[in-house]
Amino acid sequence: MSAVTGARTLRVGTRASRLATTQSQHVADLITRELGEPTALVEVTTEGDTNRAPLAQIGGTGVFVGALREALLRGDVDVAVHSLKDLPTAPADGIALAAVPPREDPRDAVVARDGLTLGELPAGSRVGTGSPRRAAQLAALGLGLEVVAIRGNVDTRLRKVADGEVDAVVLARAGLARIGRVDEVTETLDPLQMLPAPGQGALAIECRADDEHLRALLASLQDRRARATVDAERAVLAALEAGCSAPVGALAEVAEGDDGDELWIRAVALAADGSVEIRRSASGDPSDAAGVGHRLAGEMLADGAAELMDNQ
Ligand SMILES: NCc1[nH]cc(CCC(=O)O)c1CC(=O)O
Repeated sequence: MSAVTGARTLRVGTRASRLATTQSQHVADLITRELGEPTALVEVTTEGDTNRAPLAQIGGTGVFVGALREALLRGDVDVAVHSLKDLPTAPADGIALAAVPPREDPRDAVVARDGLTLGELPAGSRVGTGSPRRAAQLAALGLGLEVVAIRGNVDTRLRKVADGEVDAVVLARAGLARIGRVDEVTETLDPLQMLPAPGQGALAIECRADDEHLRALLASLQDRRARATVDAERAVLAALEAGCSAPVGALAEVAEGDDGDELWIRAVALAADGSVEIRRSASGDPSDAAGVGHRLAGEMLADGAAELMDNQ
């Protein structure tokens, strides 16, 4: 039981990487500060951490999520923290998305040798990414860059630039900020050039669906606008029936208007080589965020988005 009903330390499950433990500690601190509950981090090893095969072969980024959810369902931990963009769009049995806290900068960032921007890198430069979405958008820029497939945690990927294995890498700015390395960013990419992954920069706080007391408690950590943006972005992904590693980017914002808040969303689906893209935007009521995303995806499908992605 929690401190409200009796003293219990809330066990917060986390992956062991530096990014994951930093994010999880951030949420644990929020729980303690905002809700007055004592917390402790519990590390859970996932297949994505131990198996170096390409993610697509071992089940996509969902492999990072599955082990944490199993630990929740077994009762080994009470709360699980994920990068929201790593969550599969399908709901998981017995698991509740209790809250989305305030979101970090969702944009992608470049870390290049010698402080260069993408446009300053000479044609033929090697740019590392493991993401089909980033690879396709890099190709679509038409800069003649060579995309090199890389994997590994954020520190590993940055080391490949320092070692000269690649000239640059593209990463989530939020991840760099969270581990204290955002000063190494040489360019933050405008979403006009590189639309981020749905949910990028946001965290997901999950608990067991039947843990109603805890659900109600955690709900107060939610940032309503952040939740609306990620709901809209993930609805696009779900409606396109695209997985988390599909070449799909989406970014929503909630703008304050005279008649209340308005939600804006833009999205892109690309051929793997960036040679064709379908780009659309829409707006609507933030209380209908998923509906706005769903309708946007419908227009993209009418434009041929499914055929584009079938050709992967
Ligand atoms: N795919 C791995 C992953 N999952 C979440 C982040 C960064 C943090 C975030 O996007 O919220 C990263 C690293 C990256 O894409 O550079």
